[in-house]
Amino acid sequence: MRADIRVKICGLRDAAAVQAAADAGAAYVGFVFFPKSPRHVEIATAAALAKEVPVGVAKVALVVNADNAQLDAITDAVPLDMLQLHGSETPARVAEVKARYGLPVMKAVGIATAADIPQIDRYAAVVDQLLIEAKPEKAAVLPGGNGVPFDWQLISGRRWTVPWMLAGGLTIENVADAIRQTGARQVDLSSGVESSPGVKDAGLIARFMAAARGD
Ligand SMILES: O=C(O)c1ccccc1N[C@@H]1O[C@H](COP(=O)(O)O)[C@@H](O)[C@H]1O
Repeated sequence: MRADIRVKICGLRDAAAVQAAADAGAAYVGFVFFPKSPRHVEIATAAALAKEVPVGVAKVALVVNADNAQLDAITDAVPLDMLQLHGSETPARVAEVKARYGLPVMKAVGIATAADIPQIDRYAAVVDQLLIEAKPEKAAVLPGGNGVPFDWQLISGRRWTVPWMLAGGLTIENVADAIRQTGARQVDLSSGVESSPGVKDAGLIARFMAAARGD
């Protein structure tokens, strides 16, 4: 049993999906602000959805290389608990965003080979949380949410100075193995609980939570 595992369900676009994630026991829900993604939500939609999120479930805004104007618009309208930076933001930009908005910041770091591992330490110095996820292919349209895992052995036994989440291609079938190999205490996923791109499935969310906890 892994009853204390914390799960983030990302890319929620409607009230039913928010309810399903909360009912299943998600610790975080994510709203994607990236128009190229099938999970993109308009700011007004996210603002309405955020009001449906029960107290105790953290609301996370995912952005990709957002400028201050986009972040101002999001943070003015949507009650948030965390910002997730999922582009090529530098450590300096991460620190700037953290200072400007006064919200905890989680930075996604893409991993494909051992050469990518030192990047994690660079960001650990400036973030509140790390999101360690699969590095997208060069031709990928999305910098995340591609449903592709990385070689978990690359981070097996490693620890960082801040809390971290594992992401990238997690599914009902592989999450227990991913947790066992990496020692992750938090996991994040998007496509693994969808019936089609951008459409969350309540049954898959519940089954994923059970698989993550080892019920
Ligand atoms: O979900 C998206 O559409 C998305 C778009 C742009 C950047 C990141 C995105 N999602 C994040 O990627 C990870 C992994 O997703 P998946 O489980 O492999 O589909 C996910 O946890 C989101 O935080």
